[in-house]
Amino acid sequence: MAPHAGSLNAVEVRRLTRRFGPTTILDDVDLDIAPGEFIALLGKSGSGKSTFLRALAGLDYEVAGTGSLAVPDRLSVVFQDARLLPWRNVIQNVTLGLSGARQQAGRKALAEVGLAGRETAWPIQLSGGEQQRVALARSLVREPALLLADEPFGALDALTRLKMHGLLRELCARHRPAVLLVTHDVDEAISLADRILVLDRGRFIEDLAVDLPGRRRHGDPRFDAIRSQLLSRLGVDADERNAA
Ligand SMILES: Nc1ncnc2c1ncn2[C@@H]1O[C@H](COP(=O)(O)OP(=O)(O)OP(=O)(O)O)[C@@H](O)[C@H]1O
Repeated sequence: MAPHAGSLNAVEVRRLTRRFGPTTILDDVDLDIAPGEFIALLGKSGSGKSTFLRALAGLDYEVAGTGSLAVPDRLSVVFQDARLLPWRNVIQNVTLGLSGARQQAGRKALAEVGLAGRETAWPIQLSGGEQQRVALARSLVREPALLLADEPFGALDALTRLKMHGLLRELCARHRPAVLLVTHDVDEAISLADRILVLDRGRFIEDLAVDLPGRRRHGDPRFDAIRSQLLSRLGVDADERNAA
């Protein structure tokens, strides 16, 4: 597995393969992600989205040697659950492992996610959405060149999820990390991403640029056309698409 070697891309994946026993989950996959590019990864349940993200995150040693994978050293990962340390307060969670000089950056990151003043709260005192904000602050404070997010809003209610979309959009516009967002939610993908991939039977079967300036919403014919195309690629038939 080569470290990132000064390429123009933030991520370069070549011929990556992952098998679990006899089953091939990733089959000779290639992908480039440009700096600052926001990619959403869709796919049916079990299609291998998390497996792909884990490989990029360096959490899967078994993929080593199956291809090449170049990712930036500065990468952060956000999961569906915030994974905060319950015995550390909010600011300690955000700045864990950082030098004293970066403590101030932790406060700034907390302010950016709307949690100024909550530094000394304990994780248990926060709502799920607030905990996820802390997880985002913990990622941001490390100034990642690549943010990997695995269903980060999957456990949140619809309203909180919409607010988190706005927040993530703002943070990405300001910090410009490359992003790979794994999601089940087609609307979330279209709302946030520059490019949407669909993973199916080990391959990317769709690679769609989302060129929708301004606010992205249902009812805009271009939004609805992309949605319909993606749902079709995900195996949702026309009747179900109209009902969705
Ligand atoms: N450690 C493992 N050992 C064996 N099989 C695994 C392992 N990890 C994942 N798998 C299998 O690989 C397939 C892909 O799993 P993965 O979690 O990547 O899918 P996913 O697309 O993220 O699914 P979901 O959307 O349901 O989260 C699944 O069939 C899963 O059971």
